[in-house]
Amino acid sequence: MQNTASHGANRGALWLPFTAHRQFRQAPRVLVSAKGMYYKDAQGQDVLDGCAGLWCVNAGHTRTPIVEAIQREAAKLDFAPTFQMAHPLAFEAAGRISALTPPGLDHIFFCNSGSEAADTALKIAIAYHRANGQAERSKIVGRERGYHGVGLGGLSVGGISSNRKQFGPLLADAAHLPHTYDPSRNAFSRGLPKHGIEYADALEKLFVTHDPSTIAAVMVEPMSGSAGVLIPPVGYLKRLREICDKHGILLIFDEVITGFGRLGASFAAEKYQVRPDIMTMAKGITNGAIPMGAVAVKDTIFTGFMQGPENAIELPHGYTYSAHPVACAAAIATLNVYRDERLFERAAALAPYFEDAAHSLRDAPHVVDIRNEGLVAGIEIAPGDGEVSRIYKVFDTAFRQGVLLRCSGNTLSIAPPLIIEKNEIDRIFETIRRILNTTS
Ligand SMILES: Cc1ncc(COP(=O)(O)O)c(CNc2cccc(C(=O)O)c2)c1O
Repeated sequence: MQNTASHGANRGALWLPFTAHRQFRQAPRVLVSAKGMYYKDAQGQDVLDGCAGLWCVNAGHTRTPIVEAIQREAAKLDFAPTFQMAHPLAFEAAGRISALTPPGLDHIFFCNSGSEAADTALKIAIAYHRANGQAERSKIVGRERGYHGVGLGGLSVGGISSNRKQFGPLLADAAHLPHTYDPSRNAFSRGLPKHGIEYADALEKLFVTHDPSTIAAVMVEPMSGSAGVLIPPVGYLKRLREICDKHGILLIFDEVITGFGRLGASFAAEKYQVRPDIMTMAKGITNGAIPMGAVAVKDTIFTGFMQGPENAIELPHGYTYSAHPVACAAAIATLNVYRDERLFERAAALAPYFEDAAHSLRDAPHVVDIRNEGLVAGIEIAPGDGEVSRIYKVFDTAFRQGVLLRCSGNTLSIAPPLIIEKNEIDRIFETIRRILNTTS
């Protein structure tokens, strides 16, 4: 018998990502509309968006310039292939994005998600070395607790065991750096932790097993979001850059979360003044309104492919929807909103207030660590021993009380749209404190 509850749909047909379906079906969380900082759920309740949807709605929901740009392009050019051809907005979007990426990362390859961006970056890195006489460079180095999406490439380089265990051997040629989380020395750090540069030096230690001449690239998130807001220690990214330069290894920054103002700058690469060779992005690129990902590559990498017969396809890779016209329209309109409302600068200016609000929870029950950078905070909660995890109870209760958070592992992640007001920041952290006070 089909379940035709509200919405008239057979709810049993939908298979959701990263979801405990039997738990979800007991008390579904359904969002039906959104505007600015708020969702509206199926019960008509306003829900303050404390995590920009999924780290992606940086300009706030259903912003008119973005909605209208999507409507216009969908009515003008609904789809155009970009295999051996293009359309005007593809050029314009690439140009606008390359103007935001670090100098020299001038070539933009479009895809449809952060996972596709990760796999694209990995393939470009390996193929680049092969095209330039170093085919032996096939290994990729990732980091423990790293998240680079769910493609077999990104999953192999990622370091979250619960995401990998069900999927067999994955790519063999991946090694991992240690993660940088060090609560014994860095608990309750504000901004970049002071201790931990030796976690970058660990790359040299990997060379005992993996000769550097066999390594194509190191891929890291400048800040780990999905694994629970792990902030890079002071000097860590710069040290990775130095070691990669010394050994001819490409450095890939996965900026799917850190891009487009999240840390109070265009990208982490700009904020920390460390320039990767390849950079992935997604999420905030279109304010979450249309799926899109992109990979920015250094000019020498792009030109490294431009060899051989003129009529040869230099990189046999790409997606049906690469540089989709409507996604490009959304991206251009989104970058206009970021620029015209100076949202990156706004995030930087608001970060100290946000930091104080996050660290005000230091004395709340069950809080064992607080981490923050830009407009991101991670509140680490002691696990508890009930069948339903404490963190899930906090997440679900907050939703029922009209605040949307993210939880991963034992961390509550807060990463609101960059248009958030101070009173809304206060409401998020006051809600968390109130719930922790009454959660066993
Ligand atoms: C650094 C990074 N790289 C790649 C991806 C994959 O992007 P797609 O999902 O678009 O394929 C991500 C995605 N990050 C992500 C996605 C969904 C949920 C959460 C969470 O923290 O709960 C995080 C990410 O954070």
